[in-house]
Amino acid sequence: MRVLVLGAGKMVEAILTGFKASEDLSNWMIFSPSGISAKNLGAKIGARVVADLQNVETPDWILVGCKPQQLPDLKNLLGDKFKDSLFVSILAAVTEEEQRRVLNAKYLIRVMPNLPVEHKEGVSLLASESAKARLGSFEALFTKLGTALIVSETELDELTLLTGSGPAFFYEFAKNLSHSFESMSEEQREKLIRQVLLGAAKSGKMSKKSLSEMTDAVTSKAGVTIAVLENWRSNGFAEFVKKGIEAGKKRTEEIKALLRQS
Ligand SMILES: NC(=O)C1=CN([C@@H]2O[C@H](COP(=O)(O)OP(=O)(O)OC[C@H]3O[C@@H](n4cnc5c(N)ncnc54)[C@H](OP(=O)(O)O)[C@@H]3O)[C@@H](O)[C@H]2O)C=CC1
Ligand SMILES: O=C(O)[C@@H]1CCC=N1
Repeated sequence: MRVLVLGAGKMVEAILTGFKASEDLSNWMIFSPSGISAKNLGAKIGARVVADLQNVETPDWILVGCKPQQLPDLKNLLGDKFKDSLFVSILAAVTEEEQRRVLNAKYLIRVMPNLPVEHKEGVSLLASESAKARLGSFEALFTKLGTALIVSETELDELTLLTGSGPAFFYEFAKNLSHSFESMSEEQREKLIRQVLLGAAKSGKMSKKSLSEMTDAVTSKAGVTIAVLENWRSNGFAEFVKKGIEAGKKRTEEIKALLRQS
């Protein structure tokens, strides 16, 4: 399989590292404008690095891994060279229609992965209208990196903040939790909370209980845990979380509008 990878940032690195164990990446070609990130990633996962897109032979499909704001620059680099190819784009916030318009691409699948794909514990949401017939094979490919699910584009767009951004919210919460204590060093507490995060994640995956039931199982009547939870709940924790998500949704709309003007 010949795949052209455009961009070699954090998310692309996680995907390619995840694929390394199961796929032959020797025919994958990586491009980045600086050339530096592509060179480093190519060396790490054993893929070829390309410096000039115009000399690249037509690939089976193209992975688009730049940021939404970088899409117009990417179009300038591509020209019309790959207009009949299948693009598989991990960009957040930009619709399939808009990406096809900017890239002048016939076929495009949107995939919303998350960073744990690196360890095959990711969640990848997939959506496409222009390449519906090929969605199944890409769902199977991304299933090798964890859970993969075909959804509507509206669902992919809204749930980006749940599954794509989700890991950051748990890290941020864990950091603040750890910072609320004084015993041991900050480093030692961070080590402990990482294990708590892993244990909670594992029980979350294995248990048949709902998340509320799992929370209840930790709390003893009139005990210490419920004292913390009641404080957070009465101080509007649920509303606080929702408000943050609303800010993310607003930013999604801003990015969409920015690209429409390009
Ligand atoms: N980070 C995450 O957890 C997730 C990110 N995403 C999506 O992944 C995409 C990349 O995000 P992330 O990896 O965090 O970002 P990074 O900033 O780490 O990576 C961006 C990459 O794009 C490259 N790039 C810049 N301009 C162009 C261009 N014109 N053509 C081709 N490549 C270009 C950069 O190259 P150079 O190194 O040379 O500067 C860099 O390698 C975004 O669209 C984001 O929405 C989706 C899900 C989760
Ligand atoms: O923050 C972002 O825009 C991307 C999308 C999901 C995770 N990171």
